[in-house]
Amino acid sequence: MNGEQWFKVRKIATPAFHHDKLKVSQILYEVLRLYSPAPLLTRANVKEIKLGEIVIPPGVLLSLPIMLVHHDHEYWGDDAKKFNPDRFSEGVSKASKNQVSFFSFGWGPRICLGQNFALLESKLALAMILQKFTFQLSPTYMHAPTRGVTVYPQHGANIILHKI
Ligand code: HEM
Repeated sequence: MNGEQWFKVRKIATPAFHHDKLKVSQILYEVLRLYSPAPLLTRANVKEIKLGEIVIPPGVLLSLPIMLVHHDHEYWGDDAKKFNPDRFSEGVSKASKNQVSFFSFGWGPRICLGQNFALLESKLALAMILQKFTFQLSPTYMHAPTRGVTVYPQHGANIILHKI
């Protein structure tokens, strides 16, 4: 890509880069909520903790089911299964009820180091595609999210690109 082409890409992509509350960010968060690439996290408990009535001794491996929490009506409301990017209009911390329940990138001191990079890269890729193409879902697409190491569409994500 030459300098002029980069200038064009940057001009289109720039607004998408700088604001957490932009629609494109909300869309990416909602996709990550519904189809979190990492469906669960594990943690090893180092010292005894009490969670409600349950006492967890040190050395226990805890499984934190991201996918289940992300689809839980108790945290996300009646439309928990629906694609609704607007729920992120006030940012991640206000998207769910009562407490932060979005953790596609993990949480705490070991939170994903590449989080900002991944979001930025997605926006840049999208901006570059939208410059040259419109696209639509192919009629051959079958909605079948499944999991290997990460969550992925079992039969691929078939889309039809139209050159602008
Ligand atoms: C959509 C894309 C991505 C998702 C959903 C994702 C998700 C995660 C999750 C769930 C963890 C574990 C966090 C925890 O234990 O609390 C993690 C860790 C990590 N991720 Fe990502 N990740 C993504 C992209 C990336 C990229 C692009 C990079 C690097 C360029 C990256 C680098 C890392 C590293 C280095 C860690 C380990 C951090 C640590 O243990 O201190 N990730 N990621």
